[in-house]
Amino acid sequence: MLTINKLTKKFGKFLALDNLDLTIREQEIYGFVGPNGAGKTTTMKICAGLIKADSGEVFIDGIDALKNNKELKKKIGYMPDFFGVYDNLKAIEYMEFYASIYGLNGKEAKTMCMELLELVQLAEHYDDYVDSMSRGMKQRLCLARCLVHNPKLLILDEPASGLDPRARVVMKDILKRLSSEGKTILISSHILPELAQVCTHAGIIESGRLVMSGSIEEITSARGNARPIVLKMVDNQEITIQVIKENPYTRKITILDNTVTLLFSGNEEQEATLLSSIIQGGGVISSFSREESSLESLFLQITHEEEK
Ligand SMILES: Nc1ncnc2c1ncn2[C@@H]1O[C@H](COP(=O)(O)OP(=O)(O)OP(=O)(O)O)[C@@H](O)[C@H]1O
Repeated sequence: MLTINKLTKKFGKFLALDNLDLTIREQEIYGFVGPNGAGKTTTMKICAGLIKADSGEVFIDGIDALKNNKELKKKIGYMPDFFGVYDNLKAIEYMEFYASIYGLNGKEAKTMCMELLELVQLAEHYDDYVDSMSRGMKQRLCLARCLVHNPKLLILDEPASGLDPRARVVMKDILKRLSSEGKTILISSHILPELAQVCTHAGIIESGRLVMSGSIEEITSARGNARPIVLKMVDNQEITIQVIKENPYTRKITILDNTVTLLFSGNEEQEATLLSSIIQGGGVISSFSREESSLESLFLQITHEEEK
């Protein structure tokens, strides 16, 4: 459904996309994962025909997307990371406005708009003003608007960002339904565990290159030993971090509040030695365990995020 070959894009001297290759087949929900500035939005904007590539090819449902902007627009629905909605409109008016842009008017258009509102779980809010809606509802309305011309490929830039957990679950259910109804979905996010739950496939992008791609199972099993140790610090955090950093088997350490995620190449015995040296050093921790293999642990291992 989507094939990207050797896509390259520079902003001035900065190489944002570096010969990026990517393939997504029909009905896949493909998670596009990468650290800030990796090139996700740039890739999506090129695929949506919003910015030009320097070189490379993009084929969408058989169309040469970089050469047929008009045809491309029929094939895709694009939801940007920052979206605008017209506050002084009601939900149904907003939908009908977008339908009219695609030449759809009258009773038929209204029925279709109501069906889309139903799909994004906003049917009972059809008469609500957009500015009275929550962020999650506005985001779903924006998704519904991307569907008015019945595109085959949805390109969604960070659709879960800024949503509370409940709103994310609703969004996830909607994406699964869209996929089961035949849509192919490319979705970017930083929220890795969420992506793993909803996506059938994923690709990890770093510095404008795809460093890994495949089904979620393939990706997580490809690096079985990528399981990090997760430990929670209660007191003397600096000592704990110092001991971990000095251990020869420490590969990478990420710290978020009082939780340390640690890529550790040692075996169980070396793990036990690390634990006892933390405690002997005076570090106070409340848990220390190997995480299940996950997309997130893999991401930590293969991207080069700054150590915190
Ligand atoms: N119009 C622009 N002019 C100059 N540099 C740009 C422009 N757009 C993007 N960049 C740079 O290109 C790189 C890739 O940006 P991009 O927005 O594609 O990354 P991203 O993976 O979507 O990141 P994020 O998750 O933070 O949105 C970044 O370093 C960014 O600063």
